Amino acid sequence: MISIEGLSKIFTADKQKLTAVDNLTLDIKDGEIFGVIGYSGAGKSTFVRLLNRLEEPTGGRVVIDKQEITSLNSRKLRLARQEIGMIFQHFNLLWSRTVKDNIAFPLEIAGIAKAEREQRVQELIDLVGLSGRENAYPSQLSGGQKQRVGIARALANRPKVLLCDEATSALDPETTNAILDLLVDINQKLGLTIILITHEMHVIRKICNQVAVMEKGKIVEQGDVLDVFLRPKQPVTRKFVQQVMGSSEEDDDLQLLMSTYKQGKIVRLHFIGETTNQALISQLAKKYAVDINILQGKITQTRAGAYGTLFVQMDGKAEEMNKAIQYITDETSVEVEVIRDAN
Ligand SMILES: Nc1ncnc2c1ncn2[C@@H]1O[C@H](COP(=O)(O)OP(=O)(O)OP(=O)(O)O)[C@@H](O)[C@H]1O
Repeated sequence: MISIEGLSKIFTADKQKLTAVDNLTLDIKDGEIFGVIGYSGAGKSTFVRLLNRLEEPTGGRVVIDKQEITSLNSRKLRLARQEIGMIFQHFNLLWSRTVKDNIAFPLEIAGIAKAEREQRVQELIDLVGLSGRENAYPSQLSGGQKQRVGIARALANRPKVLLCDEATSALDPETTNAILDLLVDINQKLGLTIILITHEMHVIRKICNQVAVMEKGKIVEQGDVLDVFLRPKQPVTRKFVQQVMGSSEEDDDLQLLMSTYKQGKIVRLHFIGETTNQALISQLAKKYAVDINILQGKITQTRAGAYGTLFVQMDGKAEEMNKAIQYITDETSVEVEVIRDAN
């Protein structure tokens, strides 16, 4: 759906040149929710604004749905932008217009007749969950409601792509989750491709299929969200994974676990994309004559399933414990490692 080749942006300020986006090449598939994460100044906002030429590239090519955005003249670019919706951190609503008139605005610009416009606005209001607030002004809305207006307005002309520039950064955690759920809902209902930039790894974890990590204008790491959680290669990526998983002080912890729990086996269970065996521990205890004591762990949910580690103490007859471990190996995708066996 989106193909980016050698995209660059160099700003010149006070005779100094600053490369905000540095020769970036990337492909994004149709229907994907693609996350771009990076710290402040990494070049994320500039990157996303280059895609619809809110910022003019210094070099490179952007092709969206077979149309080369970077070579369009201004009239054709205006038309192409109708196919590329965008939402912003600070919503960018028109304060003198009601909810419904904000949503109608891009339809007016596209020259849609009044009756059709009104029908479309109502559909969008229902889609984003704003029924009953049609005639409110932005100043009368909560942050979450304002972003719902932003989303409805961005979807008005039925775009194929939605760009989200830190769309939840101004919202509290609960509202953030509600807006992220809405984005997933829209992605599924409309098959829309979403590119989302953020500095928060939990946003990536919750809704993205793919993630790219940006640092100093470059993409330093990219892949399936679960793979990046599992094998973060760059220091910056490890820091982002730690935002969700906590820092790993595992070596110290292991010594403490082993000296505290002296009986049976201590087993590390590594969940990677597990979706079907959430009740693993209770299943093991029912099937085999083993006692399982949960010692420590952290498991988080990504869109591709659960990810994380759980340490358990397993006790019972050696034969039963071995059968239980064999079961995990053969029947589930959980990786199992016996890190201490007292028997
Ligand atoms: N219009 C501009 N003129 C000059 N420099 C700019 C301009 N816009 C951005 N920059 C610089 O480009 C670099 C990347 O900025 P950008 O806003 O894209 O980063 P970001 O990753 O989105 O960070 P943030 O989340 O803080 O906005 C920064 O060093 C910034 O100061």
